[in-house]
Amino acid sequence: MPRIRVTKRFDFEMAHALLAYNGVCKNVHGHTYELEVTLIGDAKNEPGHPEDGMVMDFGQLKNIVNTKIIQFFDHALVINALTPAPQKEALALTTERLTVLGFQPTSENLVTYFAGILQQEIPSNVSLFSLRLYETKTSFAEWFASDNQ
Ligand SMILES: Nc1nc2c(c(=O)[nH]1)N=C([C@H](O)[C@H](O)COP(=O)(O)OP(=O)(O)OP(=O)(O)O)CN2
Repeated sequence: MPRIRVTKRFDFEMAHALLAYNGVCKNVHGHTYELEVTLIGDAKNEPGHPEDGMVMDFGQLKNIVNTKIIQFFDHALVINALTPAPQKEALALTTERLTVLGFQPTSENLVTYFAGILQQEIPSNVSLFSLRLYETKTSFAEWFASDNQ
């Protein structure tokens, strides 16, 4: 049975600020993030089964990623928990979707965080192979299961 990788791409709008960064990215600014989720597994070989020929139904993968990641991060402002309290409070006054994370919201840290979430949610008959998170058209971070065992 051949091992097959399947990938689904998502996008979401998110603002962030890099605390103490030496450049313009210390300011609150937004990106259209693109997240590519790649699974690996065996395609089901059960003629007549609704998922015959599939590693995982793309619709099922979409549902997991949308409910566990996208709905929380789309149109959110994400900041580092170490942001000084007065600044956090000011942002909270004007931002309904303010997400405070215990790390600097770089592409590297976000893709690692998303991998941790998805590893808990992907059914055991398939595996999370990799994630690629584009922050801009020219910048992305990747997470591979094989690099993190
Ligand atoms: N290793 C990382 N470096 C930077 C990150 C990051 O997450 N990881 N993030 C930023 C900023 O958020 C910035 O918005 C993105 O950086 P950059 O690719 O330099 O953005 P540009 O708009 O300048 O991209 P160009 O395509 O080069 O115009 C900074 N660094």
